[in-house]
Amino acid sequence: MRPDLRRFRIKSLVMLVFSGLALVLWLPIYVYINHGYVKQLVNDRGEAMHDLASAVAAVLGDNLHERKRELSLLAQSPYFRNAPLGARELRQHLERIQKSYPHYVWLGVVDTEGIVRSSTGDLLRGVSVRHRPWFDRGKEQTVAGDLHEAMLLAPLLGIEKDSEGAHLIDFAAPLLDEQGRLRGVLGAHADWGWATDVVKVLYPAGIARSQVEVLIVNRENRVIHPHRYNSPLQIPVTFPLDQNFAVARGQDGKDYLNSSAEVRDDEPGRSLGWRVIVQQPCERALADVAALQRAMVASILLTTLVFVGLVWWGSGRITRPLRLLASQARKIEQGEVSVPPVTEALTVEVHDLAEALRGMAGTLLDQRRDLADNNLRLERLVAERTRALEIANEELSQIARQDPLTGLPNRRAADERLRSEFVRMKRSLMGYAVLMVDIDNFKRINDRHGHAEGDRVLSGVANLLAVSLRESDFVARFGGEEFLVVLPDTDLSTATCVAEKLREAAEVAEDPHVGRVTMSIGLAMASPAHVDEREVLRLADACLYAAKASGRNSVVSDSLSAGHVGNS
Ligand SMILES: Nc1nc2c(ncn2[C@@H]2O[C@H](COP(=O)(O)OP(=O)(O)OP(=O)(O)O)[C@@H](O)[C@H]2O)c(=O)[nH]1
Repeated sequence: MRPDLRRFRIKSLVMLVFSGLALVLWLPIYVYINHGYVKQLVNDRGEAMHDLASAVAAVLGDNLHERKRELSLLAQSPYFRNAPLGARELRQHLERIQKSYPHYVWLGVVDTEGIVRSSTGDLLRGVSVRHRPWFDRGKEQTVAGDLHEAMLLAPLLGIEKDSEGAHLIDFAAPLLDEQGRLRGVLGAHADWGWATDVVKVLYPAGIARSQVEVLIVNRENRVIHPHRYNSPLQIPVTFPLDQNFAVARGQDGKDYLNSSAEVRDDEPGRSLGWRVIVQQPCERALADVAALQRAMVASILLTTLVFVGLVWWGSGRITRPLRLLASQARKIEQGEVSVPPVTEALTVEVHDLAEALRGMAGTLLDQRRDLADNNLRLERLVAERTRALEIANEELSQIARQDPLTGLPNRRAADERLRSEFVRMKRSLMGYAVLMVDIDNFKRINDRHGHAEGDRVLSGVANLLAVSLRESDFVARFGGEEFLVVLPDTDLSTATCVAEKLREAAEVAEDPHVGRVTMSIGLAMASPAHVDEREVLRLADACLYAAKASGRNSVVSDSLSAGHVGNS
């Protein structure tokens, strides 16, 4: 399944990839150094410890050999060959030798029966040492004996029990006469401070600081140096065949680096079997290794941190223009028109993208501008067209309300005016007059002079009515040869006067072709008592009828309005 990368920012992805890369690069280097170089360091440290163990073992061996050689030479000197075993000179000689080597605590000559005949400080003189191993072995050859407690000498020498001096090492050599026969045994006891001196010479100071411990163990693997005599070895170690050192866990739970070397005493038949063991806690011995590992981890972390920081900064620089581009696109989307171009640290690809977006935005903005212009033009056009339509409507409305022959308002306009006048009166309570005007015997005119003449007469009457009335009055052709006049805010007497004036005007106006044309007029006054405008109109019509009936060329008023009927 492909991961949905839309949830990640480029910066985070780049960081993830490069962190992974750093890990992949560092891991093998770390493993190589840790398993190769570190192994070498451990090896070097182990070998160095083995060198120390070997050096201590060699010096111990040499020293043993030196003591044995010293004793052997002494035994072969003329004094010891010839002088009586209890002679004073022998004792003095022994004491001189003791002074020459301070670790000799006792030197003595023993006869073949094991009785001490001469000794330093006359100590143990006359005492039998027949059962001591050194006496037995010393009869045969020059020997060095194992470490043992100073059983007999300690109280004589005033040595504290369990102190370093309370443990002695024996040396013995056979005393032979000129014929090579055994006269006795020359014995010597050296205190165990001797071993401490040897170790100190090779590893004087810093033992405590570096926690390196040099031990000497005997054949039974018991520690005989330093001064914890006869204690078992705390860290028993077996060494691999191919190396001189090993790591073993001590009883304290810590790991120790160990090395050992055998002390060679070149004694035929019975070697002492001593070993020098050097031990150091691993945490101390391998401190360099731990430091190297810490340095490696620190440098890996540091370089990774710097690397990741650089990647973070770099990817931020690369993606910033993209974020700016996105924000600009959003601004353009929201309608902003003047968005400054992105110029910041553009790579080729981002530059191309910026150019493409700029081009697209330009096109969009142009289109939007064109659209706005077109809209404006369209709105203007619609307004113009609407205006033209309104004018046309007005014209149409006017045409619809105008009589084409006379140019006066027609029946429809007259009805509207009557309606509005009635409504206005209801509100203002000011009455108005309605005149129904009809040309007398018009049919005869048509019949005698033709329809065209009739039309001309109609136009003439219309004109006469229009010019005779006030501008605030209303005149319309109501149908055929019939006209309607509305006189607003007019009382009955005024209205009657106006009607009479109209009638007279027609009467006196002699037409050159048709002669005299008269009119009959019916007059009704509108009052709030009327139901509607039609009622007023019916009254005016009735009056007109009455005027016709009375002989024409007359004005008849509604009797209810005024009770006046007049004619000329
Ligand atoms: N020339 C012309 N004649 C019209 C027009 N409208 C109506 N007329 C005629 O007017 C005449 C009216 O005749 P009538 O209704 O009998 O009325 P009259 O002859 O005027 O008689 P009285 O009204 O009773 O005086 C008819 O002959 C119609 O044809 C028009 O627009 N032009």
